[in-house]
Amino acid sequence: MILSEQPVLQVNNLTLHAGQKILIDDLSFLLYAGERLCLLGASGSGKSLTAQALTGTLPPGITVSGEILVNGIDVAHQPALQRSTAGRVAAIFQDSASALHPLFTVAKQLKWVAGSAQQGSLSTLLDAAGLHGLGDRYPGELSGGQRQRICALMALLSSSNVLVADEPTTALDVVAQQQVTTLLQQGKQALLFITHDIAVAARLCQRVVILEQGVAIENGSMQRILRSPQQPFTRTLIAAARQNSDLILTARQALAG
Ligand SMILES: Nc1ncnc2c1ncn2[C@@H]1O[C@H](COP(=O)(O)OP(=O)(O)OP(=O)(O)O)[C@@H](O)[C@H]1O
Repeated sequence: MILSEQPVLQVNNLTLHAGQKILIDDLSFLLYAGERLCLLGASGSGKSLTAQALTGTLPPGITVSGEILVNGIDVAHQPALQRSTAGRVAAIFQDSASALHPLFTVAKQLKWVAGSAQQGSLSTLLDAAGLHGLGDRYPGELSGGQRQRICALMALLSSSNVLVADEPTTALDVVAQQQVTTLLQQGKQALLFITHDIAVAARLCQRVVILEQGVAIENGSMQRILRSPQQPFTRTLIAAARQNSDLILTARQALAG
């Protein structure tokens, strides 16, 4: 993998408070063009708050300190709508239904984000994403997995060079999960993939930051973390994922036998 010298996303000492309570504590990481980085943590560790800070969608009442540099522009205190084009971050969330307008067709919504450059080839794009013939459908006429792939496609078509995906596969069955991660793998943007699922992360990401109760406790290449995790929490995550895949293997063997 060849990485550019300047990170497209640089998070420096990001701290989020609600009143006196520290929710994210001094979080720092870099994301380079061409890279897929995972932010991995258990429920309540602060993954969604981090995604909201990066995308400029934090709820009221959260105080921010530190820097979030997107293409060198500090957007830590800029809500999404106040950001310049270079400071924008594309996003895909777990709840895709709310991201799509219910009264417009898929093709129309894809055209909004794709701009004129892509308009001729929308049906090709839909075909490549395994969504053949769905352009004329309304969001309510799609399955959850199809909606999530449309959202992934929209995020990948946006002009931003940074994409934050917050638990985009959590609500999906394994086939739909695979379809969404395959799409994300094909994207040109640098990807911050946020999940609690180390098995999905290991398939998609080259590097990982482990978040525990708002603190980054460990980071490094995915291979290194899987091979020799340093922190007890990371070891627990990996052991649980291994146990899961052992269970699947045992079930398969039982079925085959
Ligand atoms: N608006 C808020 N005000 C105060 N505390 C909040 C707010 N939003 C989230 N929190 C708290 O911050 C912590 C982190 O929440 P967050 O939603 O980021 O966790 P998460 O890792 O995304 O969890 P999950 O995987 O369950 O979605 C939790 O303890 C949560 O209760």
